Amino acid sequence: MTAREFNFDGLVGPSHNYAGLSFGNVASFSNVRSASNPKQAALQGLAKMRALAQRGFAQALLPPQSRPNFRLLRKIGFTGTDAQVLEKAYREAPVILACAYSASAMWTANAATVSPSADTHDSRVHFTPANLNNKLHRADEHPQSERTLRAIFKDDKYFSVHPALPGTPAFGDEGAANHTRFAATHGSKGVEFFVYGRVEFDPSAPSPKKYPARQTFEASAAIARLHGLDPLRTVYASQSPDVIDQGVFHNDVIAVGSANVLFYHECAFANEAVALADLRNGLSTVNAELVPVRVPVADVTVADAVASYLFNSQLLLKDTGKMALVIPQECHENAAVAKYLDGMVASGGPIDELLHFDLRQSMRNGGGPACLRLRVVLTDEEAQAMHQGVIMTDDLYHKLVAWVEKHYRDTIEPKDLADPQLAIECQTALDDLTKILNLPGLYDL
Ligand SMILES: N=C(N)NCCC[C@H](NC(=O)CCC(=O)O)C(=O)O
Repeated sequence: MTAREFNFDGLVGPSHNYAGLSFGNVASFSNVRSASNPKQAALQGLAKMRALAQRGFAQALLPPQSRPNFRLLRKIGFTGTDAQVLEKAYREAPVILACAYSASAMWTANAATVSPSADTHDSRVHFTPANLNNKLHRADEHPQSERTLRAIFKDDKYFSVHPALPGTPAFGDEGAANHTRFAATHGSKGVEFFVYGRVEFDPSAPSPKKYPARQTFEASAAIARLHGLDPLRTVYASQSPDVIDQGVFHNDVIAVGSANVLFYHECAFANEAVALADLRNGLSTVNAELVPVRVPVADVTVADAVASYLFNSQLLLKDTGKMALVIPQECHENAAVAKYLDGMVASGGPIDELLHFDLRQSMRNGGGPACLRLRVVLTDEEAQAMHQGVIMTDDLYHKLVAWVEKHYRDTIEPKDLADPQLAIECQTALDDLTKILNLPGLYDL
């Protein structure tokens, strides 16, 4: 079966700001309370989407979520008109107000875990929105993620959208940031690889000491069950707790895979040899062979990987059979990483091209190219069956640039979150967006 991998990038929302909300995510903490530029953030993301679409890669987008999250603010006791709710929240609980305003749904790798139809028991594409329950500002994304996915992937002949897992620490789920699919080609049967940071019901299992492990084994196993994955083609690996404590808050900060290639740092997994052997075994059942590209600590330290986001890159399979690596420009600014990449591209290995983008606005919150996209492998028939209004074209790109120019601010500082006008601007923008994307009723406003 032929299939293509669509990248659904998150369209950055109009309230993008730096609130330091993600303990364990070094960039988020170091840029706390600095001024953001939502307009630039959205345009940077759109430029990446357009460039990749122009290169012939299948590119689509997921719309931002409605902010501020008045439902959250009212649920915790802020009452009155919208303006009064904002004013009281700013005075009494500014950090919670920032949570209600976070544009974090832009990192769509955390929107859901997706299993292509070639892997599932009923040959439909399965989606489970991530509950993201480790962080207040993200824990309420899943109802809208589910609604959005249902709006785009409506036809239940082809698609199955599950509700998020129970929102409790035992089922901490961060979506595709901890999930990778390997296969000989996108359309063939594959191996789904789940990397978890801790095991809720096994206190002897490795877990970090300083920063939280956001993904549990129990959550990964539940998703494999829900999606009806074949146990012979499902592999679990424990993330190294030491790297979590060095700022690797998701596995996609230290490893990325696509088709049969795994590009990873030697310190990524608690037991590298077992993880690779299990992947090889799984792939042997579908006559595919793993091609690992292992980056040794002698070339790139974990600190350099975290600072440059080398592994938070996209591996895109080209018609030539080789891969392009989509990296943030920070990789060129880090001497060790730049040197490594030059050598890698020249080595004759599976990755023969680098595509770099300026995603600085997102990077300052710890979101690189891979965070900004959710991969959905679709056959031609499935691609036809999904909502077409979110597919990136030149026409849509120009419409969205004009929309951003019209509705987005150039700056948001912490004090701006108290401004009731900002809330109105955000809502007006999204209302307009539903028309551009032809998704009426997308938001439960
Ligand atoms: N690795 C992947 N797939 N995603 C990156 C998500 C970054 C996000 N940052 C934030 O949520 C920062 C928000 C703030 O501090 O304002 C997070 O930590 O969940």
